Amino acid sequence: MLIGHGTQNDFVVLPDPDGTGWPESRLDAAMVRRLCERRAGLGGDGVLRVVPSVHVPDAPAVLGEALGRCEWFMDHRNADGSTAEMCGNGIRLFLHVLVTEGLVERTACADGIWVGTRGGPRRVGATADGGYWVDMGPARPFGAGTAHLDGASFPGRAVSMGNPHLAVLTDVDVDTLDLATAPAVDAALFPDGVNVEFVNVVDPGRHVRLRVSERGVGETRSCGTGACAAAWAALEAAGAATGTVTVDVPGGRLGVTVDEQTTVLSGPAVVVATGELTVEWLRAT
Ligand SMILES: N[C@@H](CCC[C@H](N)C(=O)O)C(=O)O
Repeated sequence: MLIGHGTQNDFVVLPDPDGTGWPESRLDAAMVRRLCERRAGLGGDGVLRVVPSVHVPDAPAVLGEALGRCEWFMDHRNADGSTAEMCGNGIRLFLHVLVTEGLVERTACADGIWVGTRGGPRRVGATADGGYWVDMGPARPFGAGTAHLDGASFPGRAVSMGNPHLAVLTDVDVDTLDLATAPAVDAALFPDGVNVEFVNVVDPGRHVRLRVSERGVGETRSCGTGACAAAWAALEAAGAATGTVTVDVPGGRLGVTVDEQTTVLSGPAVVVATGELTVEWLRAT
């Protein structure tokens, strides 16, 4: 077991290289919630199981013909035990753990390796400065929505990065918002829930800062898919379809490059600790 983070979006990471350590019967929603609990558990915004795709029952359906090229699968769970299609910070940490655990050579990652996710295959690689990049695929806008928070309404753009986002560009200083409660949104537009980013533009089309309320978690210090959705919305607002946007989050800084085909997210990944769960904790309910 490891604890790690990407720009302070933190995860309990469970290496399961032969697919027998953490079967669904053991890693059910209740166990995920216990692991992510910050006082009686390890604490985290989610869990990442590092497992070969061949051991994941969902993998053939979500990867299709890409199953053969995705040796590893990022089995992501939110802190409330729900699954998500994609996690931009998590997948960088996922590759970092594959490297630090000796499961993949860092030198083999320069051009990226394919990793399976519930949102489909993603290519993720190492950068020369010790960080990681991931090809997130294109942002897919699907309408306009509104976030309601503390009696105020914030219009935004609904954007899919594999998972759903509402990217709200606002002149209200994001540091003044109370995100202790998730913003209310239109359930018809977001039937599976949504991650909501509140975004201040620092330099149009080039630099933003954001805070995020994540589906299945609450406010987090960073969201990689959210950074991509925010960058796309910031570029659109600046009248640009492509460009590179610096995204400052409470937990650090991410880079997002949008071109005609895709979106590339880059940023750090850190392993904080490795260890073992005690039998006493595992047996308790
Ligand atoms: N923090 C993640 C996104 C995790 C999933 C999200 N909460 C959802 O349910 O869609 C990221 O870095 O992208």
